[in-house]
Amino acid sequence: MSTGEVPARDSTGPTEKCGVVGVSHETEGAALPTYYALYALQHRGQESAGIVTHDGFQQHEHIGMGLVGEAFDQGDIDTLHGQSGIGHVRYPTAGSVDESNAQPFTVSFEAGSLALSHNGNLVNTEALRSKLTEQGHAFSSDGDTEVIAHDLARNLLESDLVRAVKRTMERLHGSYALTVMHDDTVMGIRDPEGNRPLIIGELEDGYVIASESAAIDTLGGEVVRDVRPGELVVLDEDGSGFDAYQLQSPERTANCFFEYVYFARPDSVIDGELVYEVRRELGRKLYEEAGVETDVVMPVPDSGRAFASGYAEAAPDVEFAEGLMKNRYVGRTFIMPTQEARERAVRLKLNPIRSTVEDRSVTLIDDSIVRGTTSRQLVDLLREAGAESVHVRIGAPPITAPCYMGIDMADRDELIAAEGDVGAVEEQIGADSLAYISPSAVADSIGTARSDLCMGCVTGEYPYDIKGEATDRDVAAPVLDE
Ligand SMILES: O=P(O)(O)OC[C@H]1O[C@H](OP(=O)(O)OP(=O)(O)O)[C@H](O)[C@@H]1O
Ligand SMILES: NC(=O)CC[C@H](N)C(=O)O
Ligand SMILES: [Mg+2]
Repeated sequence: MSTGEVPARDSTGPTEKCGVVGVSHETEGAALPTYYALYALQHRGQESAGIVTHDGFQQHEHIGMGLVGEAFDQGDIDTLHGQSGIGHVRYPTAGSVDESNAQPFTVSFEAGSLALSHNGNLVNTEALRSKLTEQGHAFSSDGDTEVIAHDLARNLLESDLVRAVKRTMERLHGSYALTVMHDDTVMGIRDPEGNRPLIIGELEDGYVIASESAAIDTLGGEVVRDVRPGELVVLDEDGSGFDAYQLQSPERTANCFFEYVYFARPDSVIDGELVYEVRRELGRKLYEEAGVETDVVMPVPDSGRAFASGYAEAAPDVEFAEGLMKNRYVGRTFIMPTQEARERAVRLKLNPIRSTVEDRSVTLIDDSIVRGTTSRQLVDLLREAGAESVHVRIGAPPITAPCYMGIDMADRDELIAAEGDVGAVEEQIGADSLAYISPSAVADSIGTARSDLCMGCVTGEYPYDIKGEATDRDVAAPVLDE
């Protein structure tokens, strides 16, 4: 793909978030804390899980397909020696859904060994790949992450760590939150737009860098701070501290609003905002903007819960009921790799409690409608369970455009609201009424100016020209000068 084209999409897979982790421990092996941190980030990727550690002499790696609990057993953890480590849970945003793109990626080269975990999506992957191929690099995957790993390895041959990372960051266009391990040095790198979350935590005898603060909580650690947009954070090998380098300083950020709406855990804090409270505020605003007279308000579990509690709090004299039960053994449906899997999972996942809906008007609250997989089936289910009427209220604006920044919602033709016609969506899902929250209410609930959020999937305007050229933002265009 040349930089002139829209990034090729893996048509079978939604592109998704991933979860990244890095640990430097003073006294114990890094493998177990990394494993537990990945467990806390399972909701960010269900396709594969991997850990690479370094014992001061060599790398040790274990990567498997499926959930964290499926990919690892105690024997696997026991082979992962060393007090430095990084980990990854994956949803594919670029490249196939198989072992070849499972992470962390590892590269061995004259300047040592490198392992890299990536959350995000580049928009100039192929331009970078062809440059590196001309320079003699060979790739084992069709994804974007391996290209980042090779570019960094190349720069490490010619520069010290900080300069090598700076050089690579100047060549990357798109979204990336990375944990990287060069020999036994663990670091975190956040793209200059701060598109994906990345946060630092202090452990009893070490430090951790992870996609979300919930992973730090799980390790019993204390949140230190977010990795700043454009920043490199290098953990001390002995786990005693870290150094930070501001390598790029754009004037504005492009924090992904959908992290606050859907992807992140409600108990995570992103750039100082507790996701749970943002969602409750979105629910309150949703009532203010689009409240409807009804007998009972109910969430679509899991991610709709906080929205519904905020909505019900703002709505006078309405009953709040957990009228839909979620099968606890079914994961996230939206981020499954095929539409057939998603449809089946929604049927398996959610079941109405008849007594809460029979002969009653129901308001169903969800965080988002993307393909309509969930809401299409739920409206029918509620009617079959005897609901007199079903009103749907959504805590995100209509998703009308794909995402190229690491959360490709779907190719445009799969997006149920692509034409932006709410009435048409209302008819397709069979609701008595459908309303979404406004983009300005989203920015107000997150507490960030709209110009500092990426809402590309709502507006079709992205922080980068998706051809990989710099837009009016002051982030330097990729330096592909060889
Ligand atoms: O319109 P769609 O294409 O169905 O996508 C939107 C739905 O998918 C997500 O739920 P998911 O089941 O992924 O996860 P959850 O359990 O966190 O709600 C999201 O919370 C919506 O319910
Ligand atoms: N969802 C992500 O952030 C995935 C990272 C990377 N683009 C991949 O496809 O593996
Ligand atoms: Mg959901």
